[in-house]
Amino acid sequence: MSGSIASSGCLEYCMWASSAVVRRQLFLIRSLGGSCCRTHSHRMRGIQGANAVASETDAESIIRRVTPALDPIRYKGQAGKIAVIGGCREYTGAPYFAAISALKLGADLSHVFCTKDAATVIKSYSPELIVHPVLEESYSVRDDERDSVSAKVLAEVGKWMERFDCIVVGPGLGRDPFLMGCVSDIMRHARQLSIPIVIDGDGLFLVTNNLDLVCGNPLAVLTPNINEYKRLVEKALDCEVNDEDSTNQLQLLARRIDGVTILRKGKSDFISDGETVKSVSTFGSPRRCGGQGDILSGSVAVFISWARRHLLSTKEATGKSLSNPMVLGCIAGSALLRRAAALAFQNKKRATLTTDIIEYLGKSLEDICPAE
Ligand SMILES: NC(=O)C1=CN([C@@H]2O[C@H](COP(=O)(O)OP(=O)(O)OC[C@H]3O[C@@H](n4cnc5c(N)ncnc54)[C@H](O)[C@@H]3O)[C@@H](O)[C@H]2O)[C@@H](O)CC1
Ligand SMILES: Nc1ncnc2c1ncn2[C@@H]1O[C@H](COP(=O)(O)OP(=O)(O)OP(=O)(O)O)[C@@H](O)[C@H]1O
Ligand SMILES: [Mg+2]
Repeated sequence: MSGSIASSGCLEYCMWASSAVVRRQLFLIRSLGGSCCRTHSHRMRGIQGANAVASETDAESIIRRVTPALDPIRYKGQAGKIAVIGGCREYTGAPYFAAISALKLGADLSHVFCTKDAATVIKSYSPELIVHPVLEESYSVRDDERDSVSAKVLAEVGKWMERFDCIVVGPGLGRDPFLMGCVSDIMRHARQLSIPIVIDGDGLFLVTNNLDLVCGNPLAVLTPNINEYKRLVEKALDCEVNDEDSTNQLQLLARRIDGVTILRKGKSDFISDGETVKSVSTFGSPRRCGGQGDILSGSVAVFISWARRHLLSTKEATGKSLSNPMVLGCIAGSALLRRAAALAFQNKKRATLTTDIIEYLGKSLEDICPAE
């Protein structure tokens, strides 16, 4: 399946740069070329439309637009319930960073679903997080109990799922094959329930090898870093990253994965849902300490929840990119992280760490959108 996605993706990319006659011939060849998860209309757009220019957006006005007022009539949960699926023996920082960032931004509840080894450690970082030690890695599961254990894992996570406004899959998840299987089931379940899903870190490793998990899901956001983006392009478009033509390639990648939103992290962050490409280039921090992507994934999850609620209440959703809550969430999350990173760096310089940046999330939001 993903093989056919990849080969037709590469064809599309070549077509963009070639003459009309060649474009037509390649289109005919590709039309005969078997299945992928895209519809005909998407294919047509893919051929004709890959001529994108990234536009810088007024991220602060988006943040102001979607951030809910602190209204006394609201009750717990209305400002967002987020879950992070991640945390294993090796990584306990990443899920913590993502989950605590969601709370520091203003979400009401933040859950972490992780392995047993990781749970006590993550709980000890913060009593604010609700930590579920439900994931299992291969080493702790006998061959004859794999099916029953994976059904149990899905049931444990599934009973909470409907409560969440957005889930983040991948920070510190690890790449254990049994765990990856369970997380695939969790992702399918979230999709059935139409719950938005932000995929980062090892979640991207999983998705890159199983594009069908997200293909055609407009509620999925992928947040690749430089390595993760390279693997995604190689797999889905069957070619190398082209930095000369990065905007078109990103748009094509989003179309190839059929409706997902991609936030490509780097010196500037670029965001595409296949319709348009937006950029966030405000200066952040020159420190590249690990964990900043985890802050981003937790922040994007909160802003997606807020943007969906805002668009629903104002009936602004029109399908255009700046009314796509996934795109709005990415722009807002990226801009806010960068602002917090800049403030932390002003203060801590070379000693700036991820925990310092998290401490500035609240001030960064307050500067843009005061609580009172
Ligand atoms: N404090 C923490 O607990 C942190 C944990 N993190 C977690 O660390 C995990 C890895 O994230 P990274 O951003 O380092 O991932 P990357 O894919 O950027 O890099 C991981 C390492 O694997 C190597 N690698 C590249 N391609 C590979 C492949 N195909 N197979 C295996 N290894 C490959 C890279 O060279 C690099 O050394 C994720 O779960 C992430 O969430 C990070 O978020 C940083 C902070
Ligand atoms: N060269 C850069 N200059 C400025 N900001 C950057 C640069 N690279 C990344 N960033 C910012 O840092 C954030 C995290 O990106 P990064 O590439 O470090 O993610 P990551 O590798 O997934 O992080 P993590 O260590 O959490 O896994 C991005 O949102 C981006 O805004
Ligand atoms: Mg990362």
